[in-house]
Amino acid sequence: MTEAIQRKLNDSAAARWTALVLIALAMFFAYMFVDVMSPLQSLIESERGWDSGVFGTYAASEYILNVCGFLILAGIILDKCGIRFTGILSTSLMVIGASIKYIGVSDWFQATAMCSWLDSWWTTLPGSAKMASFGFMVFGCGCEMAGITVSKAIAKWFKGKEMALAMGLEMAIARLGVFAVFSVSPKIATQFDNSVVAPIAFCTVLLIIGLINFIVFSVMDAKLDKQLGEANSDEPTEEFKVSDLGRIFSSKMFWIVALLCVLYYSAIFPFQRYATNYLEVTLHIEKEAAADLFRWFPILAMILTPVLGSFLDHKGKGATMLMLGSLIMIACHLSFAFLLPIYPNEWFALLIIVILGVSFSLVPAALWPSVPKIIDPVILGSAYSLIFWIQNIGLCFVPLIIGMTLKATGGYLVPMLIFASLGVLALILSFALKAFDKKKGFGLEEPNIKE
Ligand SMILES: C[C@H](NC(=O)[C@@H](N)CCCCN)C(=O)O
Repeated sequence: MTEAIQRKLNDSAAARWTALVLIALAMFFAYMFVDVMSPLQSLIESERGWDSGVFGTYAASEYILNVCGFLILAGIILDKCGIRFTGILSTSLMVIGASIKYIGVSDWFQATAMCSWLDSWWTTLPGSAKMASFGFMVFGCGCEMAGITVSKAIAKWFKGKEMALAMGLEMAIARLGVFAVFSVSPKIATQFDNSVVAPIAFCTVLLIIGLINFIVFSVMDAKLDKQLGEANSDEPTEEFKVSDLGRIFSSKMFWIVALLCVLYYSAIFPFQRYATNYLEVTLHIEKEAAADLFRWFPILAMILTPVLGSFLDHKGKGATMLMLGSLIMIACHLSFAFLLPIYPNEWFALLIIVILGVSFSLVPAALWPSVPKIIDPVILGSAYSLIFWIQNIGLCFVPLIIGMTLKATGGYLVPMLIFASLGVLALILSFALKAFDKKKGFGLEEPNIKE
């Protein structure tokens, strides 16, 4: 009888997996929107006059407000106002940002006085690009804010349950979003008379569905909170205070995880941006063939991340997975630097890409579920936001450094060595993490589910 009264919504597997599907779909749509223009670079150049420099400025705009401090604010909002408020706010920001971007590239906007005014200053950046970049900045705030909210929501709903599997599945669904948008965006553009506006409109509608998903999830979460209150749960009742941020910054473990995160992801996402061109020039193939080769990278990560998440739930070994993932990444980037130019074979390239995909499953699958083990739940949102913030600094600047190096050296050897060096530093940090965990007993090597 007592057991029946205390059974909470997240004790039901159907309810907690439904909650996961709702929020993971919102992130799937978000990741689709992030890359909706990536396969349309040549089209936007001919339609709106964006050269590669303009395209680069537009791409960086996603991270600018976050790096300037929005992400820190986002974490404070999350810990102070909760998952439901922050989730709805962030998905709304994504819809608003996407709508601004849609207006910026639309045919209607090009003929307005506002567009002419935007065209009249910083003339290398067309008015359409200024408006689209502004929209992408707002969207970027919502997207990263939603990312930290989803991590905190999963930690809450899956605590003591399949938490790493759930985080792994959420990331897998996001990776599928990247694959999906690379597949559908050029097709939609072609269907609608070679228009860049149609794919953006399509993905904006998907973001509205994502917002609705979050509202439905919020209804479920409110019910769970009511039960947690009634069941006298072990959830913290203590209020979050801004001064708690000091607790995060003074945690050695936090710094190791955050630095490992920025170093590792800076050798992955920026590499992803240059990979097609690298394969083109190294293998002497067309860009379609190069993109076809590289698209297996997120797909393999998509398949393996939840499998490794489940392994982590049942067997543990999180710190070891981080070490292995960093080691594999170093080997792959060194192979891209030295071996592939000597043996320029498509199958060999595919093998390295697939192995790098294994690394891109091991590290995310182990990294994000480790955070709730080292940080108090009251400040978990802020901790995720500060990790994302430090990561965003790397994601914003590393592509610029790689671009400058490419221009200066005229080849990919030094850029690949930079990526490999980031991996070496990540590996050193993963050793430090394992040693520190052994000393302090955070349980990073322990399974989440005690069988
Ligand atoms: C969960 C993790 N997401 C991130 O690290 C985001 N901060 C970066 C998203 C990049 C796309 N704008 C991941 O995807 O592994």
